Amino acid sequence: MAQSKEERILNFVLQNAVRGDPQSVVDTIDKYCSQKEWAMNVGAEKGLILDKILEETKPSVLLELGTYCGYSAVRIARLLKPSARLLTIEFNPDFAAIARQMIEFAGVQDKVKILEGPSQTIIPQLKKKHEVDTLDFVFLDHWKDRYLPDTILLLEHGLLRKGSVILADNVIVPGAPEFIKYIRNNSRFECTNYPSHVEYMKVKDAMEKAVFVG
Ligand SMILES: Nc1ncnc2c1ncn2[C@@H]1O[C@H](/C=C/CNC(=O)c2cc([N+](=O)[O-])cc(O)c2O)[C@@H](O)[C@H]1O
Ligand SMILES: [Mg+2]
Repeated sequence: MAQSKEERILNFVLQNAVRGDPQSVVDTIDKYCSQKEWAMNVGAEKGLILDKILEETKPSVLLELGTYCGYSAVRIARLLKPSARLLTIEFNPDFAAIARQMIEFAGVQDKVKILEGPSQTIIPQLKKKHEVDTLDFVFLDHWKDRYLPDTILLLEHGLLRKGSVILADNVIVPGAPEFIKYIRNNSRFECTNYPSHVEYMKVKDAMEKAVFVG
């Protein structure tokens, strides 16, 4: 059966990165996707913004929406303290299988748990089924028209606390206009925009950080 792009990315990592070294996995995916086949990983330039915000926040309980191949899960997990945990939600079973292998090869499987299914189903289960109290950090990188409804779900289910950080990728390309309009006009969030570029391209993009003030 013809290989998918995501399988080709995984195989390139398995053959070229260093097992147990998350930085080498991140660098190898970036090398493949900038030289061979573009893919929607957050990438190195926006990745450095993500890294900086993680180092400032020092989160213990994190949620990612849209695992895809696991690039940002590995990138995030490599910076987490040993007791910290990342839950990442992915509803495409093929992508979840790729990401699981990517995360295990990188050696961060003890910090990352992939929850397979739609975010709209899993978010309401986080407290009872996944023993979450509140989230310190949320990374939004799934379908862009889900950013706003899922943020509202997080609020409705009491998953944010004073100081919780939401970081959204792609607020210019592909864009998440309803999310941006809502979050910037909601006095319960303090927003900061981080101009950047679409991964592996010269096209302008940006990330938006929204801190919940409670
Ligand atoms: N409700 C849901 N629950 C669980 N998983 C879900 C979900 N909705 C989508 N997903 C998953 O999240 C990923 C989608 C990402 C969309 N990003 C994008 O479309 C995207 C596009 C560009 N671009 O076109 O330049 C650049 C980027 O950085 C991008 O993130 C896929 O792995 C998809 O299966
Ligand atoms: Mg993205």
